[in-house]
Amino acid sequence: MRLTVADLDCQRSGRFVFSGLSFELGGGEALALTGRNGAGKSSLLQILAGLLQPAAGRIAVDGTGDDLTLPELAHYVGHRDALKPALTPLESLAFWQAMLGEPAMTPDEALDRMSLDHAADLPCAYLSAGQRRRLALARLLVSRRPVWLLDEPTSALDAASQEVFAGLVAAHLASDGLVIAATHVPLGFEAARTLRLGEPT
Ligand SMILES: Nc1ncnc2c1ncn2[C@@H]1O[C@H](COP(=O)(O)OP(=O)(O)OP(=O)(O)O)[C@@H](O)[C@H]1O
Repeated sequence: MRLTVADLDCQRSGRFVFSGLSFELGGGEALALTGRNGAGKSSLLQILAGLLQPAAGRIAVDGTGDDLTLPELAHYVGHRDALKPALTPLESLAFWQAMLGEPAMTPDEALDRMSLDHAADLPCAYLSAGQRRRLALARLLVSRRPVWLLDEPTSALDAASQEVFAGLVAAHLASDGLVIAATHVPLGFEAARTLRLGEPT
């Protein structure tokens, strides 16, 4: 699998955030997106996830053996955790699995993996910031998607959870997955490349 991004321009409110952005990434590789606040890391992830239209440029995925688009091949975990306060973690993961398809772990297994089994039936409104983030990341485990687009994935995670997360990423890369993660801090896994936004590429 190969992701090619060529000459991508991003405009927000009529202002160029970045232009002429190009990179390639293969299966089994991770790309860390860095750069100052407002450089466009979240905007790039949203473009790749199909949530934001680029002003120009080309995004292509080859070698997947089907006609799925990048948004259909990707998990997107943004800044916000996208949890409904009244649903429980178990209900949330069951919803995501039904919506995203390609079932992998069961919701119970994913909660266990993220050490959230004790909170499985608690409304999400009661979860701590780190627990919410762990639940958002558990979404990666319930549906099999080869591309992970992650916006500051380790924010609010304690040291033990960061280690668990690094293990998940390592396993995903080992199975030929691809990870693009925006971050201001070391991610705890080896990124093949770093793309620093806000500077000439
Ligand atoms: N919905 C929006 N409408 C208009 N402009 C926006 C919108 N969202 C973001 N922007 C602008 O786009 C630019 C890039 O923002 P973005 O969130 O992509 O940066 P970032 O690199 O992720 O920043 P941070 O490190 O603070 O998370 C900023 O100038 C921001 O103000």
